[in-house]
Amino acid sequence: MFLELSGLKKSFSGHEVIHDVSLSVQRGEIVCLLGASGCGKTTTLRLVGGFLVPDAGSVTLDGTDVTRMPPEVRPTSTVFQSYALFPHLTVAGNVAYGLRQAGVGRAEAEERARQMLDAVGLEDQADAGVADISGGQRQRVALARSLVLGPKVLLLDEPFSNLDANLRLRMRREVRDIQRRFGVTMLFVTHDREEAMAFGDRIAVMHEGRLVQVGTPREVYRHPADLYCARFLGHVNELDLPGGHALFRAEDVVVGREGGLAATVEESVFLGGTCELRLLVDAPGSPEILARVPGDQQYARGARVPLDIARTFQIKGKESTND
Ligand SMILES: Nc1ncnc2c1ncn2[C@@H]1O[C@H](COP(=O)(O)OP(=O)(O)OP(=O)(O)O)[C@@H](O)[C@H]1O
Repeated sequence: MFLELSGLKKSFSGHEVIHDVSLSVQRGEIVCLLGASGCGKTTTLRLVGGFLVPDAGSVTLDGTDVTRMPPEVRPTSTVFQSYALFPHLTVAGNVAYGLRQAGVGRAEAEERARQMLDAVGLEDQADAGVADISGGQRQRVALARSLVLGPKVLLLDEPFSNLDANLRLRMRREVRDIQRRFGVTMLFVTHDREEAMAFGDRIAVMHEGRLVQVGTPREVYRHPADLYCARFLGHVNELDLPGGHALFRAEDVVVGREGGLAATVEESVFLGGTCELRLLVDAPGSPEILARVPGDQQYARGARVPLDIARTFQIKGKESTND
């Protein structure tokens, strides 16, 4: 495997925060480390980038054990959440900086910096100060600065978290394009499930210092390893049906289709393309479920609706039906 994390452990002040993390990443693949705040994503990324040394385990990259190799000589490059650009340098100066540090001559460093700025669509901003460009442009400078070094693995720590929603979407697309063009392998940290699903070839779900599931976005969404993963990836409805206890997603509820169930609409939230309905099901205890229906399907509060459950999913140790 191109990048191999094997049995990584890390403690701070005697408290272990990374417990036996192993992960294999293929060349050219994007793997998203997804998990709640404090679960150990950044620490894992820092172990791969060489900013931390593990207490146990190893990191192997393209056949070389890099576990104890310092970050500046490791064939990885990190894009930090803060971008960490040099405010006193121009855009091109920021991109050329790492090359100069690596011993590349001034003229060649400038040339390569300009080519990379071209690749990320910033050729017109090469001579601007980094304080004079937008957040999205700064993000691209940070990427260009990392990519120009030709890393074998690019490590990204919540790189879009300082951008507004529209820009996040655009940057996601742009970074995926850049990734395809350069074929660079990426390990991407995020706590945003949609971002992980949109961006990752595979998602590694992390919980309290452990990897609980690694799979394609579809696998982790439709076949979660446990209830934690299921809930982290999206809403989970639970209902006791005649066949047993069923787990299903909001979009699995077909509102208005006869399926042996009925409910009362408690709340309807219009979200544009879709509408989220909070429903009280006619069953012992009046369980509440969430349904996601097309946005043009309108229901008043208190409306009575028939329901069908199109599909359910199973989790180890939990009984389910119909899947
Ligand atoms: N240098 C450090 N010294 C002591 N504890 C640390 C250090 N770095 C991280 N931790 C602790 O390790 C745990 C994991 O932190 P980490 O930053 O890896 O989580 P995270 O999943 O990246 O969270 P976030 O999304 O909030 O950045 C947390 O409990 C954190 O407080």
